[in-house]
Amino acid sequence: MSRQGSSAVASSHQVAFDDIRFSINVPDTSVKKAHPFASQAQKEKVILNNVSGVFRAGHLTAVMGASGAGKTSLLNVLAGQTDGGHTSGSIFANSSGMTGEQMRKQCGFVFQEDVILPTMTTREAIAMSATLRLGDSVSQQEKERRVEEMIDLLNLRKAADTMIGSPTLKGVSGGEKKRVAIAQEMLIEPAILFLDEPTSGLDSFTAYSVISILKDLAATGRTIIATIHQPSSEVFYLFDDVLFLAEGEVMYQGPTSKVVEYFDGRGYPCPEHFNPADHVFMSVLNNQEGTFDKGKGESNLERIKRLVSYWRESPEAKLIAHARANPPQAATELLSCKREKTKFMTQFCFLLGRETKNAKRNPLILRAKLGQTLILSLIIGLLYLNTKDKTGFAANQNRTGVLFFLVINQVMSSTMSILSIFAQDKMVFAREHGAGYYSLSAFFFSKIGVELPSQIVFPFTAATIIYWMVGLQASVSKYLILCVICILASLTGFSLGISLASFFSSLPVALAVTPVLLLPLMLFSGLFVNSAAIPAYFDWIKYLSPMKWGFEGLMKNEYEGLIIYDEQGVPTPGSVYVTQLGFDDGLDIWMTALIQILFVVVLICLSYLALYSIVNKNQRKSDIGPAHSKTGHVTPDAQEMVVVDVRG
Ligand SMILES: Nc1ncnc2c1ncn2[C@@H]1O[C@H](COP(=O)(O)OP(=O)(O)OP(=O)(O)O)[C@@H](O)[C@H]1O
Repeated sequence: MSRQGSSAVASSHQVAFDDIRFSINVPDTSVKKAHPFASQAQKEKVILNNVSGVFRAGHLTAVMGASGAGKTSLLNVLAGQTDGGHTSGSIFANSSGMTGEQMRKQCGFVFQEDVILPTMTTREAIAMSATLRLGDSVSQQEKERRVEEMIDLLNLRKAADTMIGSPTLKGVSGGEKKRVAIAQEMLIEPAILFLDEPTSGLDSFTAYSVISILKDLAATGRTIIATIHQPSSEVFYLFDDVLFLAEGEVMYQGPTSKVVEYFDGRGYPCPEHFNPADHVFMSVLNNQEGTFDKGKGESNLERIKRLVSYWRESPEAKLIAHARANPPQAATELLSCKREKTKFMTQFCFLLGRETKNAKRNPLILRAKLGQTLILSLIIGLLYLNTKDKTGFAANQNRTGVLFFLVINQVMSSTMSILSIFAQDKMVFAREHGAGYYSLSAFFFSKIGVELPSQIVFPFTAATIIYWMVGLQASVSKYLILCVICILASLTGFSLGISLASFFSSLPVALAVTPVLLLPLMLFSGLFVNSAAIPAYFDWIKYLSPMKWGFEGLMKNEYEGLIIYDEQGVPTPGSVYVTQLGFDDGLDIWMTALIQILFVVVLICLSYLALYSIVNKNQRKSDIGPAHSKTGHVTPDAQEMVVVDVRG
C-alpha cells in the first residue's frame, strides 16, 4: 500500500449525529452537607448540549474548540467510548442507526494517551495488531507484508526495532509512539477512524506529516475525525472540514476553506497574514471568564451564546441538516472493518510469547527477585544455622520460628510483588481488550502461565537453602514435602495478589488494603495465638488464613517422628508438641496441602470474576440506544455484521 495508493474502502460511511447530549453528575459544593459524614449532593453538568453534525465520507475533519469545550467527550460519545455519564441522541453510519457499542466495535480509535507495552518494539506493536485483529484466515506472510507496509506508510522504518519505552525505559520519541498507535488502528482498515489529539506533543513538521498521512488515508474513502489544538495554518488547511465546539455546542461546521468567510460575515474578520485557526481561537472561541469584549459590549460567554444561536439559524447549518437527512447512496450497507477475532490459542500463544520477551527485556524484576530470595535465605540460614544439633526450649522455638517464617515470607512476598505487576498490566489489558486484540481468558491464563515458573523456582530455591542450612530433620522426603508446601504458600500469595489487583481499580488503594488483610490472617495462623484457644467469635478467621494451613502442614511434616527434649532432657514426641500448639484437627499433611490448593483455585476464580465484571461494565459503557435507520429499520447487532474485505 503506497502512501498515495492506500487501499480504497469497499463502502465509505458518512457519520451523522443528531441531538447528542452528554452529562455527568458532579458534587454540588453550593449545598452544605448536613454533617461531615453525609454524602455530598450531586448536580448535573452538561458537557455536550444538542450537538448535531455530519462527518463526510472520504473527508478529514478537525474537531476544534477551547480547552474544556467538549471535543474529547464528543469523540468518545460517537465512538462508544464514554465511561459513565448520561448520553442521549442518535448516531448514523450512512442511513443505519448505530448504538454506541456498535460504533466502538467497528471504528478505529486512537486515544490521546497511548497505552502500549513499553518493552515492545515499534514493529512488534504493529505486528500485534496484525496477528490478533486480522483473524486466523489471513496468512502469516500477508500479515507481515501489511506490517512492513504500515511501517513505511507512517515513516517508522528508522524506529522499527526500537522499544516503545516509558519514563524509566528509553524508547521511541513521542511522535513516533503516536504514529505507532495510528498504524495499529490503520492496519485494520476501519472505514471510520477517530483520533484524539494525534498531534499533541509533536513539533510542527511531525504534526504536518501525521496529518498529511491522515489526509491521504481519507482520500481512499475513509471518514477520519481528529481533535486538534492550535494547528499551524498549513496543518489547518490540510483538513477538509472543521467542527468548532464552544461550551459543548456547535459554533460552526463546514469546509475549512469557508471558515474565514463565515466568521467575517459574523463580524470577526481575520487580519491579513494571520493563521485563521489562531484568529478563531483568540477572537471567537476565547471563553476565559471575566474578560469582556469592549467593542461589542458583551462578555465572552454572551458572545459564545450569540454565535451558537447564529449558527443554528444559518444557511450553512441548514446544509449540514440536509446532508444528515440525505445520506449517501450506499445507505443500507453496514460498516466494514477488517477486524476479526482470532482463536483463543492464537491469542494465548501470542501473549505468552510477548510476556516472556517482556520479562527478558526487563531483567531487573527477575534479578531483584533472585537477589531477594538468595540474600534472605542466606540470612535466615545463618540465623538458624544447625538448629538440628541443638536441644531444649531454644531449639524448639527456632525450629517453629523458621517454619513460620518460610510460610509467611512466601505468602507476603508473592502477594506484594504480583499485586503491583498485575495492577499495571491491567491498564494495558483494558486498552488492548477494549480495542479487540484478545479475550479476557487469553490474557488471564497467559499471565498465570508466565508467572507460574517464578512462583515455583523461587520458593523452591529458598526452601532448599534454608532447609539444609538449618538442618531440620534432614530427610529427603520431608524436604520435598516442605518444598511443595512452600510452593503452595507462594501460589496462595500469588492468587491473593491477583485478586486484590483485580478487585481494586486503584493500585494505592490495593496497597493500602493488603496489610490490613494480611496481618490479621498472619495473627490467626497458629503462632501468635494458640489455634485451639481462639475465642469463639474470632475462631472462624483462622480457617480463612492461607498461612495457617501452610504453617500447620510444615509443623506436622517436621515434628512427626521427631523427639524433642526440654531443658532437663525429658523427651516428648514432636506430634504431642504440634497438638499442644492447637493443630489437633485430625488433618494429615496432604489435607492441609489440599486446602492450600483450594485457596488458590477459589482466589483465581474470584479474580477472574472480578475482571469479567469490569470488562462487562466497559462493554456497556455507552448508553446511546439503537437509533432507527433512515430507512426505518433498527441496525442488527454488530456481532451479526458481515466483515467486508476492504483491500484494494
Ligand atoms: N468524567 C468526567 N468527570 C468530570 N468532568 C468531566 C468528565 N469528562 C469530562 N468532563 C468535563 O467536561 C468538559 C469537557 O471535557 P473534554 O475533555 O471533552 O474537553 P476538551 O475540549 O477535549 O478539552 P481539552 O482540549 O482540554 O482536552 C471539561 O470541563 C471536563 O472537565
